[in-house]
Amino acid sequence: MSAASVIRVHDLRIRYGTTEVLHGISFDVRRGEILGVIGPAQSGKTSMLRCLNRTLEFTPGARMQGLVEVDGEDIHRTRDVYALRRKIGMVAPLPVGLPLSIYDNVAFAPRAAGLTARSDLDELVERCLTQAALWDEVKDRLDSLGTKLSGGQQQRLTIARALSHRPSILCLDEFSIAIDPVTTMRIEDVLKRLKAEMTIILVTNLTQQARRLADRTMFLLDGEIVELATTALVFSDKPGDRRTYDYVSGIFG
Ligand SMILES: Nc1ncnc2c1ncn2[C@@H]1O[C@H](COP(=O)(O)OP(=O)(O)OP(=O)(O)O)[C@@H](O)[C@H]1O
Repeated sequence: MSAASVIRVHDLRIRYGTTEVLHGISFDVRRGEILGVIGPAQSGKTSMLRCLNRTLEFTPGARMQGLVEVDGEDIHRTRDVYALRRKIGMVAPLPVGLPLSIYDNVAFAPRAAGLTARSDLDELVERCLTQAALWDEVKDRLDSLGTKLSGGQQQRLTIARALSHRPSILCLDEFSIAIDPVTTMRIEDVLKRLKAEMTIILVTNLTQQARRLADRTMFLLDGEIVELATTALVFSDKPGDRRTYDYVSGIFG
C-alpha cells in the first residue's frame, strides 16, 4: 500500500445471496483527496461504501470477498471494528435524525463512547455543528428537536453527527438527493473545507457534483470500475473509456 493511500481495495466482490453485484474491483483512496464515485442506479456504489466500514455485514445474506485495508490494516482482521467505524464517518442519502434535541443528536455517540464532561461535550457539539455550517443557525435552540429542522438543516445535522468521532475518512452517499440546490451548494462548500482535515468519498448521482468537488472520479457500472482517473480526464472529451464519455455527457444513465 502506497504511503499516500488511506484505503486499498483489492479484488472486492460482493454478493447478496447468490447474486454477485460487485465483480472483483480494485482501487485505492489517497489521503486527503475527494474521491467522487459516479454511476447509474444499482451499479454497486452503496454496497461498496458499506463494505468499507463493515456495515454490509448487518445485511442478512450479504457476503464480501477480497482485501480491504484501511490505514494499512485488513478490516477483517482488525481487533476493534468499532474503532474502524469511528474512523469512517457515513452520511446517508436521507437525513437520519434521532428523535432527540439538536445537541443530543451530536453528543449521542461520543456520550455512548464514554465522553461525559459537559464542557467537553459542549466543545464537541459546537465544533461539529460549525464544521457542518449549521452552528450559526441553531446555536440559540440546541434543545429543540433535530427532526423539526428543515431537510437541508437535518442533512447538515447528519454530517455534524458523522463528524462527532473525528473521523479521518468521511463517506457521503448521495447526500443531496432530498435537498434543494442552494443547500446542496452550501454543503458542497462544507466539503471543500473539510477536505483540509480528512479524506472524502463522495458517492453522487449528480455527475456535475463530482466534477465540481472531486480530485479523482471513479465510474462504476454494473459492479465494475469502468474508469478511475483525475476528474479533469473523466470529464474531458477523451476519457480512457468511451462508456465514461457517454455516461458523463448524458447519452445513457
Ligand atoms: N439488501 C440487499 N439485498 C439484495 N440485493 C441488494 C441489497 N442491497 C442492494 N442490492 C442489490 O445490489 C445491487 C447494487 O445496489 P447498490 O445499492 O449497491 O447500488 P447503487 O449504485 O448504490 O444504487 P443506487 O444509486 O440505486 O443506490 C443492486 O442490484 C441491488 O438491487
